[in-house]
Amino acid sequence: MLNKKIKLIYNPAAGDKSFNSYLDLFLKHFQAAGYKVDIFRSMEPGDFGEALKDIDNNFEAVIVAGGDGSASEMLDLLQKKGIDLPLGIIPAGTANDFASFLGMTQNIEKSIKRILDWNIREIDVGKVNDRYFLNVCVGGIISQIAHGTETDMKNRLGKAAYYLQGLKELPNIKPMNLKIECSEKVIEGDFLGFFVFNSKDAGGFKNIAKLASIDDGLFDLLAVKTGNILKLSSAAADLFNGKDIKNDNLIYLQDNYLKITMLNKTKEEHCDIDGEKGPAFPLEIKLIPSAQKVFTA
Ligand SMILES: Nc1ncnc2c1ncn2[C@@H]1O[C@H](COP(=O)(O)OP(=O)(O)OP(=O)(O)O)[C@@H](O)[C@H]1O
Repeated sequence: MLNKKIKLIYNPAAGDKSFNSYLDLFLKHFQAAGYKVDIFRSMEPGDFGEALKDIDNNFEAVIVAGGDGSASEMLDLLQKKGIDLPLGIIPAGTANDFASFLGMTQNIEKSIKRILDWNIREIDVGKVNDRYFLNVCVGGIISQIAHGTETDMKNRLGKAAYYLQGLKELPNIKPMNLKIECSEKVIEGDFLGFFVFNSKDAGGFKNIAKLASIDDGLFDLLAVKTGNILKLSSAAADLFNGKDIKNDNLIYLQDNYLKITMLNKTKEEHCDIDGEKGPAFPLEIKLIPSAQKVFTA
């Protein structure tokens, strides 16, 4: 008898748009394990909330099939609605940073089976202004690259799309004059951009934030000051290759609270969270410890 219930929410537009072809496989494995699957297909961006309207005590988990944007949107909704259910992420997007960080694989069937192993872990989540995030909050050149990359190009070229867009954006880099307030100090200066990590990975790269841990109660801030572009690009190469970085223009610190104000703002500037457009500056970024249960490998 199917006496346990789970909710599956899928984004048909994520990644190569192929998750719909795995629905039968998903039902096969979950039903065999005794779960009734309640399925919601998102019809347009922003309608995931509709899927959670009938969540009651009979549900044991919420599983989202999509990329980092979909996972992040689900997390935001679960937190805001106070739904204390474990979140499973089937990596059906382009970068899938967070799902891979949790040990899911691009092989959808393996990921389904990994969720059914029911390993659940409590993780920290970030909140920037009124929006929760899972993985990373970024500003500056990095978010210009993410926003400037067209969805179609992302879907066709995957990670390569970001590099191509990055090259296109280089001549347009406009430094940001930032005030970064954390628990113990205030830093002011001209920056190209910053990352506030909750986990270690971003943009398809592994281990950028070496010291970051998803349950240490701390963010890892990596901020890039303006400086000699050659030195910075060699530091960036080291960073993306997972090596240690030694460069006066890079700031790395850990904290559970950050306020980032853009002092030279001429128009509304937004950050980027988990690969999608996030709130506008100034940003108040708080860490909420052990706030979300997630499925891990
Ligand atoms: N039915 C839909 N049609 C079009 N877009 C949708 C639909 N449902 C959700 N979306 C939007 O799709 C966008 C991209 O989704 P998502 O981030 O999950 O995939 P991705 O960009 O391919 O992967 P990643 O973020 O891992 O690189 C999100 O902004 C989301 O709001």
